Amino acid sequence: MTLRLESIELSLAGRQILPPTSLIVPAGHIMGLTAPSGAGKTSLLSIASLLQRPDAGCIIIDGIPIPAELATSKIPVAVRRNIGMLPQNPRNFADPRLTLAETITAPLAFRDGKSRPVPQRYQDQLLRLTDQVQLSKTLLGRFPSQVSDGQLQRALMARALSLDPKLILCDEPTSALDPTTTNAILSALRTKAAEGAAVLIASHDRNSLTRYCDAVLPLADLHQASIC
Ligand SMILES: Nc1ncnc2c1ncn2[C@@H]1O[C@H](COP(=O)(O)OP(=O)(O)OP(=O)(O)O)[C@@H](O)[C@H]1O
Repeated sequence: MTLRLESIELSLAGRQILPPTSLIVPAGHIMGLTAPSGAGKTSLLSIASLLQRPDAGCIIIDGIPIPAELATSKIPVAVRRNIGMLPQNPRNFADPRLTLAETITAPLAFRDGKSRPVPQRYQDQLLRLTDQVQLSKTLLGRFPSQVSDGQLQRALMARALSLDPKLILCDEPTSALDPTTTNAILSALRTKAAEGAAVLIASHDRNSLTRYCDAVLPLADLHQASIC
């Protein structure tokens, strides 16, 4: 699944955040995105994950164009389900009322038409996902307030991978992790790319990006870049 952003633009509160910006992440590749703090990495990932609408430009996912003006309700569910997003601030994103097991398996339950998470139905997937992100199974019954930032970050990574997405977007995925766990997470993403996913990682950790990514792209180089 290839991701293309074509001349996307974004302003917030009257200030231009992203001038026309273009990017391609081919299927089977893992790309790193770097920029100084406040330059717009999170904004770009939010747009690529269809959580935020750009002011202009086009997002093309697996050949399906999603122009800026397209109503959210018109975006095919199949496209949304193929996107896995790890947000920058796990504490803001995680539902404090759900255990880690419920958090990780919630997308599976909703896909299957359940109105609330039922982790007991997804034991095999839960074990596979926790292995992928090196999260101890003893933590699965705990709530977000009862685990560390790094443990919660890994639980949300497992959630992002739960539907086996073909486009994976990660915002600072290793910011709360030690070097060993960082390597495990980035290796898992590398494996996903090898299986055909397009992976985009925004991070300040340029060394890790250089080690694990096919290319590391400074955000400033993507402004005005033409990929057509
Ligand atoms: N809701 C908002 N209203 C106005 N400005 C905003 C809003 N959200 C973000 N911004 C501004 O948009 C710019 C880009 O923010 P963004 O979070 O995308 O940057 P970033 O590169 O991810 O930063 P960091 O590396 O610090 O996480 C920042 O200057 C920020 O102050």
